[in-house]
Amino acid sequence: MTMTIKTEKKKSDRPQVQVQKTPVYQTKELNLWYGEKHALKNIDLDINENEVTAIIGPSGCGKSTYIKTLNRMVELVPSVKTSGEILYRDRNIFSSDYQVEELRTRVGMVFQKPNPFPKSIYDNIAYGPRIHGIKNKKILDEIVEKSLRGAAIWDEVKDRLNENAYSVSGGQQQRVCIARALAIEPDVILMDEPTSALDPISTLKVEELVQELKADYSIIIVTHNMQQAARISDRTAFFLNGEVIEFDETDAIFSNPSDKRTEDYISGRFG
Ligand SMILES: Nc1ncnc2c1ncn2[C@@H]1O[C@H](COP(=O)(O)OP(=O)(O)OP(=O)(O)O)[C@@H](O)[C@H]1O
Repeated sequence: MTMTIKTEKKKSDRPQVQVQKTPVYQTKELNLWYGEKHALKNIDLDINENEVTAIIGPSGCGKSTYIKTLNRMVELVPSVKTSGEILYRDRNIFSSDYQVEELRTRVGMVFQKPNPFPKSIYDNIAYGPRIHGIKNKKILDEIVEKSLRGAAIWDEVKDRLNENAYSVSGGQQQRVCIARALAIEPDVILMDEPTSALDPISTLKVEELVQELKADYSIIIVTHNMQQAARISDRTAFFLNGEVIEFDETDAIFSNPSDKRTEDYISGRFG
C-alpha cells in the first residue's frame, strides 16, 4: 500500500507532496559475527518497495554480508551468528517458524560473475519454474519468453534458446541470469556487483534494465562504482567497518552528505 502525505518543507512555504513508500525489508539492530569477527554492527535500514537501493562502501565493510543476510544465504557459512531482526514483508526471517524456502522463492539474486548453469539458455530460465512443479511446455515457453524479454535479452537470444548459456557473451550471460531470477516471479532482486565483470556497453544495458525493473520489483544493489550508484539508485546506504554511516536519498548522499566519512569516501579520499 502506498500512502500520500503532505509535509511542510523548510525552504518553501508551499506544502510539498511526498509519497511515503512501503518498506519491503526492515532491518532492526542487526549484528552478525563470522566466529569472532563482528562483520555487521547494529544495522537499521528500511528498504522500500519499487525502489533501487544501493549499498556502497570500501572493500570488507560488510556490503555482501548484508545482502546475503537478506535471503539468509549467509547461514551457509558455519560459524555465523546473528542478533536483531530482519522483517521481510512484516515477518521476522530469523524466527524459528519462518520457512527459508519461502524467502528464496520471493527473493532472487544476481551475482558478481555471470553464473549460468551449464545448460541451454531455455533450461536455465525454465529451471526455477520446473522446480516449482510447472511441467506444461506451453506455459514454460511463455515464462521463458517473458523472462528473457523482461531482462532485455529476448531479441538477442530468441534463435539460440537451445544453445549452451555459456555460448553467449559475458554481458548477455548476466542478463540471462537476471532473466533466470525473474522467472520465479520474485518480489525482490538482490544484486551483488552485477556489472563488475562486464564491459561498459553491457554495464549500461544492465543499468538501464535495473531502472526498468524497479517498476515491478524492489532492487538492492551492491556496487563499488559510485557513478553507478548515483545514476541508478533512489537511496544509498554507505557502509564502513560493518556499520551504516549514512542512509539517505541518493541525491542527498552524493550532493550533500551529512557525515564527513561519507564525503571523504564519495570524493575518493579513501577506499
Ligand atoms: N566466510 C567468512 N568468514 C570469515 N570472515 C568473513 C567471511 N566472509 C566475509 N568475512 C569478513 O567479513 C567482513 C565483511 O566482508 P564482506 O564480504 O561482506 O565485505 P564487502 O564490503 O562485500 O567487501 P568487498 O567489497 O571486498 O566484496 C570482512 O572483514 C571479511 O573479511
